[in-house]
Amino acid sequence: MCVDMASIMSPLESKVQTCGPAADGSTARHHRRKAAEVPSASPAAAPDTVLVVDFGAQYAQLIARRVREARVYSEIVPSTMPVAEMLAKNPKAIILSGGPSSVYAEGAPSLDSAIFEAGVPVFGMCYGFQLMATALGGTVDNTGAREYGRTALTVTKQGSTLFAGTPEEQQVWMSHGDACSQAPRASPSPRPPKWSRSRPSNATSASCTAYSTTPR
Ligand SMILES: NC(=O)CC[C@H](N)C(=O)O
Repeated sequence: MCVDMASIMSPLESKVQTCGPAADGSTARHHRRKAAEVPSASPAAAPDTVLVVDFGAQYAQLIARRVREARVYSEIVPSTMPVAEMLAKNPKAIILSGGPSSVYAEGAPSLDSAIFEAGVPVFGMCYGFQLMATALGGTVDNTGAREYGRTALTVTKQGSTLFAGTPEEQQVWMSHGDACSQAPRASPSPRPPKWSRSRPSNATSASCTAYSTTPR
C-alpha cells in the first residue's frame, strides 16, 4: 500500500475553477479577491514552510498543492539538495515523496540521515517512507509482485495521528513492488522520535503506508 492519493486528489477536483475573461472584467476582480485570501510572506513574519522532497513521484506536485490548500507555504526541493540547505529554509515539517526507485537498488536516491535528527517532523510516503525505514534500521524488500491501482483502505488504529480527521474507509491509489518487512526498532538519534505507523487492514504484507517522526 502506498500513498493515500484519494485524500490528495479528491478535494482538488471540486476546486477546479474556470476563469475565462468576461466582458465586464469580473474575472480580473475575482482574481484580485482570491489573491487577497492567500497567505503572503512579509519580511516581518516569514511563513511556515513545509518542504516536499521530490524523489521522482509524479504526485510530488499534488502533495505540495494539498499543503498549500491547507494554507501553508510549501516548496518542492530535489532529493539531491544537501540536508543543510533544506534545513536552512527553516521548515516546520518535511514530507518525503514517493518515487520509482527501490531503496536497495544501486544508485537509488538517498538522503542524509541528519534530516531525522534535526528536530523537524518528517513524514515519508511510498519511496520516502521506505527510505526513512531503511535509514532508521528497518528492512525493505521486494515483495515479488507489483501492485498497482485503486485500493480500499480501512483505518484500524484509533487515535492515529496520521489519519486523524479522515474517514475510516478510504479509497487510495497504490503503486509498489517493495514493502517494509521489518520496522525500525529504535531511533539512532540521541533524542528519539515518537513513531507513528499506519498500515491498511487489508495489506497482506507489511507494505506500510507511511512513517512520521515527531520530535518530542
Ligand atoms: N510508489 C512508490 O514510491 C514506489 C516505491 C517503490 N519503488 C516500490 O515499488 O515499492
